[in-house]
Amino acid sequence: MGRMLIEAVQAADDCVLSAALDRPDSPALGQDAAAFLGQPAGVAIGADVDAAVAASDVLIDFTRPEGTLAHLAACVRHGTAMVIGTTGFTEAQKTTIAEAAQRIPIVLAPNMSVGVNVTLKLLEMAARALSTGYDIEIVEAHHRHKVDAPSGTALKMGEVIAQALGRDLKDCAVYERHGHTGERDPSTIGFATVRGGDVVGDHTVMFLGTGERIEITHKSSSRATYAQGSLRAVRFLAGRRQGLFDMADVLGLR
Ligand SMILES: NC(=O)C1=CN([C@@H]2O[C@H](COP(=O)(O)OP(=O)(O)OC[C@H]3O[C@@H](n4cnc5c(N)ncnc54)[C@H](OP(=O)(O)O)[C@@H]3O)[C@@H](O)[C@H]2O)C=CC1
Ligand SMILES: O=C(O)C1=N[C@H](C(=O)O)C[C@H](O)C1
Repeated sequence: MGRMLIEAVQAADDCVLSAALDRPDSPALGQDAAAFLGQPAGVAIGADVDAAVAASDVLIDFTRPEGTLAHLAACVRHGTAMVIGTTGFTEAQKTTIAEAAQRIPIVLAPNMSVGVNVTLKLLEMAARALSTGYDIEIVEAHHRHKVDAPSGTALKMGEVIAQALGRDLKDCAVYERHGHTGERDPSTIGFATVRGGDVVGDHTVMFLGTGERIEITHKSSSRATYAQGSLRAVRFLAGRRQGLFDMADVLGLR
């Protein structure tokens, strides 16, 4: 995602690449951040988080939860806004982000694409209309390099559906089935994960009734949509002083 974001920033006429961060042990340190585009940005990839954050209005973070939290602390120190696309946070880490949002403005979303965020609205409507007699299963597929499961998007879909049904996902999610599972509990929301190849990101929610089933699917075919969504989030944050937002706020889908 780092490369997709740099490419999107370089192509945008209202954004400037002010810094690019990688791990302190990265072999990329010192290289021009846009060298891979064949058009240098004049910004070297670095590992000095405080210097990068101090030089920026917004930090876009697509790393790992522990990286995000280190970046978050620096953003709070410098009053820099954040767009967080990283997934796989624990509840405690989400609370830390929410607390930081009392001091800086943050857009936190497991999926920055317009299509997924519209799909979340469709799921809310479907869940309400199909609240009885339909079993709900969420299936997601991603590339072989993805490290968290289920995807942040699948979990968000589960949360939106559970909320529409007056349930708490923590109480009704089923993440594994193996061996003698017994019959399906109708109050549960099941998750299944596929990992392999270069799948950008597929999510299907099934509402399985008697004599019919409804499937709502979103398929990403390019990671550029996530980068473009991230820039929309950056523009949304301009002029805001604090608050925790998601892509529904950015896209006006509330
Ligand atoms: N919200 C959205 O729309 C999307 C979210 N994502 C999420 O974004 C995250 C990143 O995905 P992706 O770009 O594919 O992953 P990559 O592994 O390709 O990139 C992550 C980058 O973060 C670096 N990194 C890892 N840990 C740390 C750390 N502790 N501090 C600083 N940097 C760190 C990695 O360095 P190194 O390689 O050295 O480990 C790597 O350069 C994932 O959580 C993914 O689920 C992805 C796509 C869309
Ligand atoms: O790691 C990815 O690739 C993706 N991660 C996000 C997620 O966990 O939902 C968003 C998208 O599906 C791609």
